[in-house]
Amino acid sequence: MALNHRAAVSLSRKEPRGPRWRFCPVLLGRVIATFACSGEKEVNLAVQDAKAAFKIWSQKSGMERCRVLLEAARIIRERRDEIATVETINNGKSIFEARWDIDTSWQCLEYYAGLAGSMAGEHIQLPGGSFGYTRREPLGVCVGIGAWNYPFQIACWKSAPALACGNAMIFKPSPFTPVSVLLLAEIYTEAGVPPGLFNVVQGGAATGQFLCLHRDVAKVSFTGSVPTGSKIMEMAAKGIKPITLELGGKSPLIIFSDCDLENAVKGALMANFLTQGEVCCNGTRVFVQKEILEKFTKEVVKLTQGIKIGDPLLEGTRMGPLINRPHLERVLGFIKLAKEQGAKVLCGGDVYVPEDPKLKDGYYMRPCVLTDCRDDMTCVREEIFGPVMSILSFDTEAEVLERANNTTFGLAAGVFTRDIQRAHRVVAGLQAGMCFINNYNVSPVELPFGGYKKSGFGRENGRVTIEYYSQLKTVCVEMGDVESAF
Ligand SMILES: NC(=O)C1=CN([C@@H]2O[C@H](COP(=O)(O)OP(=O)(O)OC[C@H]3O[C@@H](n4cnc5c(N)ncnc54)[C@H](O)[C@@H]3O)[C@@H](O)[C@H]2O)C=CC1
Repeated sequence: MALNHRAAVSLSRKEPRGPRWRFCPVLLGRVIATFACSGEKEVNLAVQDAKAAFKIWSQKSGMERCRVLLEAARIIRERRDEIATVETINNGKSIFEARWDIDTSWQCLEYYAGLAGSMAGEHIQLPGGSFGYTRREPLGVCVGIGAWNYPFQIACWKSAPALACGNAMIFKPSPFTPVSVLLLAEIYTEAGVPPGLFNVVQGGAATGQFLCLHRDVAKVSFTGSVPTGSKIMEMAAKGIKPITLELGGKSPLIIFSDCDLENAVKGALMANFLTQGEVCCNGTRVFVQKEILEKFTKEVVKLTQGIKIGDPLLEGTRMGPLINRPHLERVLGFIKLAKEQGAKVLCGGDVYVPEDPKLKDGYYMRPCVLTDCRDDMTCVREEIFGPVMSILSFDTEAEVLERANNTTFGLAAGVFTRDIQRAHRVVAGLQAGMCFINNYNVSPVELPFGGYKKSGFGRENGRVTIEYYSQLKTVCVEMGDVESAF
């Protein structure tokens, strides 16, 4: 694998012909790595190893697990720049942003390391000196299935709580970004997890299905699209397995006229253009109160036009190429349709050809701001998963709340206002799992993250996620004689 190329990684997309099809991340036509796809046999082996490792790991105390996770976090911190470089080549996002991803990754490991030692049940006094107690126990072999937009971070956000609770995890990255998670496996091993406790299998839908349907898999945590999430749910239903679903979104960002305009403009860019707009919780429906629509739009366009696109490994770059050509064409298709439906392109929305001849075949586009949007337009209703912001105007709080909630998704939402009462009133009314007041797309690992409605269920990060990777055993202890009915 050559890691020193300076451009995007994508995949030569061949349909799998059997469990041994090979997939190759391609760097502007040059293959940087090939992986054999894991079939049923490899999945069985991974589960077998994970079960053996689980026996050892689950017997360790929380403090022992804490020490291993802290060591893994330390190694990630130490190798931050190297991992970020691999992630940039893996996904195409700028190195500047990839470093943020690596930071929220080791922070996640540190956070759950901190919780591992304090996981405990409770003691409940019963009549006559009898009592009960609860034990918080791991589930067993968990499966993580990831999307391609945050490959390393997703693997950490799933494995850290899983391992902290005493589980094993088999992780399957997206076949578009198979590389960086291997570094995580290497790091966990170096930090001292038993062999097989965190294992990576490579492949697409077929491999994912083998994992989900495996009888010895206790839980599946999935990040990806709604249609795949629905299939995962069906498969999990067959085995009565608990699942966590982190799915797509079409989130609203509401800008009231009393906001701090400079922050609101910065917030709108953060809400739309990180990772080339390929972010599930992006606030792509930007509702702006009429009084400031013109001023806000002018500032947004100015900043958007200033975003430096190009070689994602260069320090100054803030936007790299999209994940692959079919996705680029899909995003451009949304913009074409938006124009046909009456939206106006204020900037971008077209293919960008960098000056550097090495990058000329990259999947670059200019970030796009659309105005004159209506709620019924496709660009306002469907997840585009690209750098496309749709601006809509509104008059009143009641009106915007109703329009913001008029979607089948419910992942995130944001509000910019200086009115503290309005801010809390509006977020209380928003049907979204992750709400931001006066900021957008920050991800402190202490806060639970996850969706309402079709954006999924279960949570990642925060204390609550312990409940999604453990189960409660109740023990009832009789201190007297059995009072029998017979
Ligand atoms: N809520 C969240 O935290 C996030 C959600 N997403 C969502 O993910 C989507 C984009 O990611 P994609 O990788 O294109 O999604 P996808 O649903 O196509 O694939 C996601 C993963 O599922 C696997 N997969 C596909 N079919 C499967 C099947 N039948 N059984 C088991 N596994 C299967 C894929 O190989 C990949 O690893 C967007 O809709 C985005 O909103 C992305 C990142 C974060």
